Amino acid sequence: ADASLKGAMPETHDGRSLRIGVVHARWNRAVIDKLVFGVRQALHDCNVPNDNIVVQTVPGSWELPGAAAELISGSDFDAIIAIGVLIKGETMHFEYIADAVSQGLMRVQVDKCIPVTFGVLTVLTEEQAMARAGMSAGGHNHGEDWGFAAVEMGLKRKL
Ligand SMILES: O=c1[nH]c(NC[C@H](O)[C@H](O)[C@H](O)CO)c([N+](=O)[O-])c(=O)[nH]1
Repeated sequence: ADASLKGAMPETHDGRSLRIGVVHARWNRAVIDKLVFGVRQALHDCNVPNDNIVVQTVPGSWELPGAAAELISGSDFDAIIAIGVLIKGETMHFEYIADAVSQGLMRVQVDKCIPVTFGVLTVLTEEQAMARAGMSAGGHNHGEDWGFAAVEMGLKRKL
């Protein structure tokens, strides 16, 4: 929906020199895999070499902040992309995880001074999740946006 006001127009940058870490949860795996595909497409469009993309999986979104911090302290990345799909159930579980994970990823980004792209879908229905992974008509794969954002922020760090 290009006509909509939302979304940052993605910019392709030359990501040849970048090392990108991707950490993704395994809950709601079919949507996760599509989002990861979208991330890879954008990184490819920015010429990030495949060997410079390290992908790690964790059980669920709750584990993303710790895994992102672990990735950063273990190796030098220019940016991290954290991917998860949180779908509201009938309890407050969703709210607690969504809040903790977003605060946690922001804290890692600021404390470690490494860009951590927020790739966690927090949706109310499976249909909303599928639309945001480009799995339904008129949908858009937000994974692409996250890939472009990570390259842009990774390059800014190298300035
Ligand atoms: O990534 C998700 N993890 C979820 N829970 C698991 C959580 O992230 C942890 O992996 C688990 O609590 C163990 O720490 C979800 N729900 O519970 O609904 C969900 O929708 N998505």
